[in-house]
Order: sequence, then structure tokens, then C-alpha cells
Amino acid sequence: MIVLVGFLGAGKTTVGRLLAARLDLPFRDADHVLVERQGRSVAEVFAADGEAAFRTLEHEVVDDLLAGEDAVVALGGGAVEHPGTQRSLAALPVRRPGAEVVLLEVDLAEARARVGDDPGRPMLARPDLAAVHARRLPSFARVASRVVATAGRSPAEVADAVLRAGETGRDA
Ligand SMILES: Nc1ncnc2c1ncn2[C@@H]1O[C@H](COP(=O)(O)OP(=O)(O)OP(=O)(O)O)[C@@H](O)[C@H]1O
Ligand SMILES: O=C(O)C1=C[C@@H](O)[C@@H](O)[C@H](O)C1
Ligand SMILES: [Mg+2]
Repeated sequence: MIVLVGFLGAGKTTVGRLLAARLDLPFRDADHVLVERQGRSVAEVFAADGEAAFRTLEHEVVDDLLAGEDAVVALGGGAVEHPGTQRSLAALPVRRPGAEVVLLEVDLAEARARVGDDPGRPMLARPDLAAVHARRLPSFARVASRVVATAGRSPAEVADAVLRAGETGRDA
């Protein structure tokens, strides 16, 4: 199992699909599963129930995916904000030997350039998005077993780097 984490716009969904195709594994995206279960968009859940409720729903989805069939799993950009999700990710290599949590790195400016002002990503409306990005960095680092830079790389090049990073833990 490969689990992709990283800030919104890092390319988890895009690269995850490519990796799954290359590895001949199913692709699962926590945001898509949550939306399917809720019958509502991410933006609708944020607007009606708030971010904390979204994180609780997201945690349930992530735990199910981590315990489920072998797959490439893309998480939402804020999944590490939930302490239970952090614990589940930290425990993954013990629960599933060989499983990897891969951090796709992106800085805030690049992330913003990629996603624009997508209304489907309600976190973009936060005036303190820079602080959100900064406070997630240590959580990403704590749960990741591999780290892959995405700046200046196409999604296909990022997927290559994820596969290469298996040997060293870092793709530099
Ligand atoms: N390496 C890359 N270089 C340039 N653009 C990219 C790259 N990876 C993804 N993108 C583009 O950035 C946008 C966001 O990508 P994607 O939806 O895969 O990000 P994400 O990490 O899944 O975000 P979220 O956390 O919001 O789900 C898409 O338009 C995608 O085509
Ligand atoms: O960074 C975030 O907090 C989010 C990222 C997306 O993947 C979605 O999970 C949602 O838009 C929240
Ligand atoms: Mg995504």
C-alpha cells in the first residue's frame, strides 16, 4: 500500500492515479470516498457542519481505507490535522509491513498557483492559509516514510520519483 499525504495541490490525487496504474493497484481517494458516503460535496460538508465535523468523517474514511484492500491511497490535504488520523498513519508500517506513507512536498505559492481559487477547496478561503501550511509541515514529516519534492516536476515525473524514493526514503 502507498498512502500519499501533503498539502492541498501537492498532486496526491493526480499522482495517485498514475501510480496506481503503474503498479496495477486500485486507486482510492479519501475525499472521493467521503463525498460518496455523504452524498454531499466537500464544500457542502464544510459549509453545513464545519471543518471539525469534516475531520471526524475524514478520519473514519481514512481508517477504513488503511485497513482495506491493497491500493494507492490519496488522502485529503488536511487529514493530518486529526490526531487519530495521525496515529493511524504512524501505526501503518506496523499494521501493514511494507506499506509506505509518502509526503508530496509543495510550497504554498506553488499550491495556490495550481489550484487557483477553486470553490471546491474551502480551505482556500482561509485568511490564515500560510499558517495552516506551516503548522501541517511537522505533522506531515512525522507520518511520512518517504518525501518527494514536486516543484518543477510533472505529475508523471513525481510518480517516477515516488517509486525511486523507495530505496533511500528521499528522492533528492
Ligand atoms: N507536479 C505537478 N505540477 C503541476 N501541476 C500539478 C502537479 N501535480 C498536480 N498538479 C495540478 O494541481 C492541481 C491539484 O492537483 P491534485 O488535485 O492532484 O492535488 P491534491 O494534492 O489531490 O489536492 P487536495 O488535497 O486538494 O485533494 C490539479 O490541477 C493538477 O493537475
Ligand atoms: O487542505 C485541506 O484542509 C483540504 C484538502 C482537500 O483534500 C479536502 O480534504 C478539503 O478541501 C480540505
Ligand atoms: Mg486530492
